[in-house]
Amino acid sequence: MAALSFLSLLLILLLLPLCLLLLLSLIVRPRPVKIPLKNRHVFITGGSSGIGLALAHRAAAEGARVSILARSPDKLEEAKRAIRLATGIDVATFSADVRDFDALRRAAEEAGPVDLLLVNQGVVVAEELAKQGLDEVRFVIDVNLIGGFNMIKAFLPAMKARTDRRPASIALVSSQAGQVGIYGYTAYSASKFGLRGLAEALQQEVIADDIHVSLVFPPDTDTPGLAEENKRRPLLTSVIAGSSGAMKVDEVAEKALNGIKSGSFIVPCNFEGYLLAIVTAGLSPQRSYVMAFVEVVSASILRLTALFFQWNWYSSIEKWHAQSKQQL
Ligand SMILES: NC(=O)C1=CN([C@@H]2O[C@H](COP(=O)(O)OP(=O)(O)OC[C@H]3O[C@@H](n4cnc5c(N)ncnc54)[C@H](OP(=O)(O)O)[C@@H]3O)[C@@H](O)[C@H]2O)C=CC1
Ligand SMILES: CCCCCCCCCCCCCCCC(=O)[C@@H](N)CO
Repeated sequence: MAALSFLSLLLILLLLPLCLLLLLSLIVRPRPVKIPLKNRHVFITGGSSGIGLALAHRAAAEGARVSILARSPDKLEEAKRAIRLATGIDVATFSADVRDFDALRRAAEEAGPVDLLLVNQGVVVAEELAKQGLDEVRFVIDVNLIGGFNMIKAFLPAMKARTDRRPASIALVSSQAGQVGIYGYTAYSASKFGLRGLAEALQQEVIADDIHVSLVFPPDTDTPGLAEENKRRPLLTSVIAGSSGAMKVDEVAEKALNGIKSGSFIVPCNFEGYLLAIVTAGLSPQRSYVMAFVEVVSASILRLTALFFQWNWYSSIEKWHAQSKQQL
């Protein structure tokens, strides 16, 4: 009798997760998709430096036709030369500011239809809002968020009308600071959270055109942009951002492109990124029933983990304030 009930308990314990997996495999939306890159047109903003440049290298090496856009013509030329040296492939360059919609429209016309639009440009000025000027807040939001709108508005019409009817993609490079607000990042986090709202809504609008949206969430990444940021970044910003391991730019580019090719809506880049993706899943679309299963099963334990992180961060903030009072 005892053996029988033990067996039936075991069966139920096995059956329940299997039923959940089966259910999730039936309901996850949008449906899974693959985005091929070979011989397709990949257009990367901020492609002359850091993550964008690494993405351009990798896309070219995978046999895509690559275009890069940024402001400085010199940096664009330098990037073009470096990619030619490494891969033998010539990328097309476009010098424009993402805040200038007319310039983007001209670039879109010249570039022709794009299969993967990678909105990667970004700026950050890390500082407490009380100290920061509104001009800097506007600058960060204009480049990171409105720049994203401008790019999509300029390139979407030709993407929708493309003759290559294979699945296409719009990928936005956010940041882990676009999943959780961080000290010193009021403007930056707002701009990157904003991209998520844009992406969730846009995915519903372009699914019928077989266009698939991805959001990439890197942690601190070793780039010229981060070196510049570090000159002024508040200590607390660095301490809290240090909760997630720093990454090399090539690793981020690899994770990002793999996530985009597999059609993932949320693309984490490291282990902490997976935890963040699960704990902030909310009402985001999810194509993978396996990830959906992990989200459903681990929701409460990860929420508890998140509360411990906040506890730790607020302890650092309190300690920092206590120390700076002592020094007065
Ligand atoms: N490095 C990091 O720690 C992390 C970065 N990210 C995000 O990844 C993206 C890339 O960052 P990273 O590689 O560090 O940045 P970099 O500063 O190294 O490069 C930024 C690129 O964007 C271009 N750019 C900047 N402003 C504009 C503009 N107004 N119009 C057009 N192009 C512009 C730059 O060229 P130019 O100046 O010539 O215009 C350059 O090509 C950003 O969105 C950033 O927020 C996310 C998480 C972590
Ligand atoms: C469930 C528990 C989750 C645990 C993980 C929490 C880790 C959060 C760390 C956030 C790091 C943000 C770095 C942003 C860097 C950036 O965007 C700038 N450097 C841009 O230049």
